[in-house]
Amino acid sequence: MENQKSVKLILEDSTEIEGASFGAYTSVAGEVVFSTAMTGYPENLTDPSFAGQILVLTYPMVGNYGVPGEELYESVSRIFESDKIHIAGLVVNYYSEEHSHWNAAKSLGDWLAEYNIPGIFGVDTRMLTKKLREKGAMLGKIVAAEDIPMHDPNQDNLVAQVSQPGVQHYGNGQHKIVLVDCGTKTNIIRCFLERDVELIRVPWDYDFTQIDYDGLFLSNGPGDPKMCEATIGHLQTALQQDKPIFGICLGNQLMSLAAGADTFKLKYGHRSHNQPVLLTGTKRSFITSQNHGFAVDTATLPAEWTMLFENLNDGTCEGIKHKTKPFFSTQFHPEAAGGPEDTEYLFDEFLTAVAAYKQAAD
Ligand SMILES: NC(=O)CC[C@H](N)C(=O)O
Repeated sequence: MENQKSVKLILEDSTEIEGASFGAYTSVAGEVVFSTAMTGYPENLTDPSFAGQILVLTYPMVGNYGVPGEELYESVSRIFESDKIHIAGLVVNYYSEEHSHWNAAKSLGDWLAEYNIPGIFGVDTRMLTKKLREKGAMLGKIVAAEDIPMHDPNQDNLVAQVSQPGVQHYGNGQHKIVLVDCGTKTNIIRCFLERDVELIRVPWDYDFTQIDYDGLFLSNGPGDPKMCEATIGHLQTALQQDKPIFGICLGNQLMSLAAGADTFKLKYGHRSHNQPVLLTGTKRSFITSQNHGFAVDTATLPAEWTMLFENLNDGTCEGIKHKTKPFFSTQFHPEAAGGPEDTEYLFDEFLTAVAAYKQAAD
């Protein structure tokens, strides 16, 4: 790590922070967001929901457990959340090129370089996070040799960029579930494959209403949910029927928009593994894994819908459900990866609803 080239992190409020380069020595612009998760960079960096974002990690030492080699589970990755790094850039305090872990195959810097993603270290990421909490998420850029203009990724249809083309089939269980891939995390696929499911993965704009499925699943994904007009349109058709629907994160926002509610951009988002949520109507709370910058405006939920979970930090909507039909979704990540797995039971609740629907339809 000697003779590191210096690079700058520049924010839209003119903050300039000098640091050292790791990963690719290249310039990149995006939205600067922070995560307070203490572990899980292999999962975070490959989560397609981070597309277009420069990720700041508050945990002070990053890289010390390296990056695992690839391994398959059925036909998907057992380790990573997609097949590439999706963040635009990485900002850390202390970067450890040296690493030690039983399944480490390479350093974090080498892995970033493979995907041409720049990293900057030597940054006081806690000070930076305080600034982002005060002023809100900001545009920013990591500048190496060449200066580049700022770019707002939320103006792009990022879902169209990360959704995989073509229809893919996984598993041969008894419940036929359509997974609308808006940038799905692999652990959602793993969670389904551990259960009795045949999964049909379709692109974000695919007309899934033509498929004779038993249940519909809406994935997580990057950017502003209002960009996904095609998905929202197909979903409105699905909401006219009674087949169970489950959504996660972007999926929760799309379900809300299709139902007629509104979404808005949070000041600085929720990105961590310790977000407390309350199951509405109970005193049960769960610690959840989260990664989102937008949220559903609870006040705009139509009369047939109700809030399913509420964030105990800021009171925002963490999920919705239909009052009579088997439709529900969460803003947090029941599949975790990384983070606590306490809410994975929601996959079972969805499949129980699917089984009940099929029995009633027989
Ligand atoms: N993880 C996600 O699905 C994120 C959803 C959306 N892009 C947001 O930031 O709110």
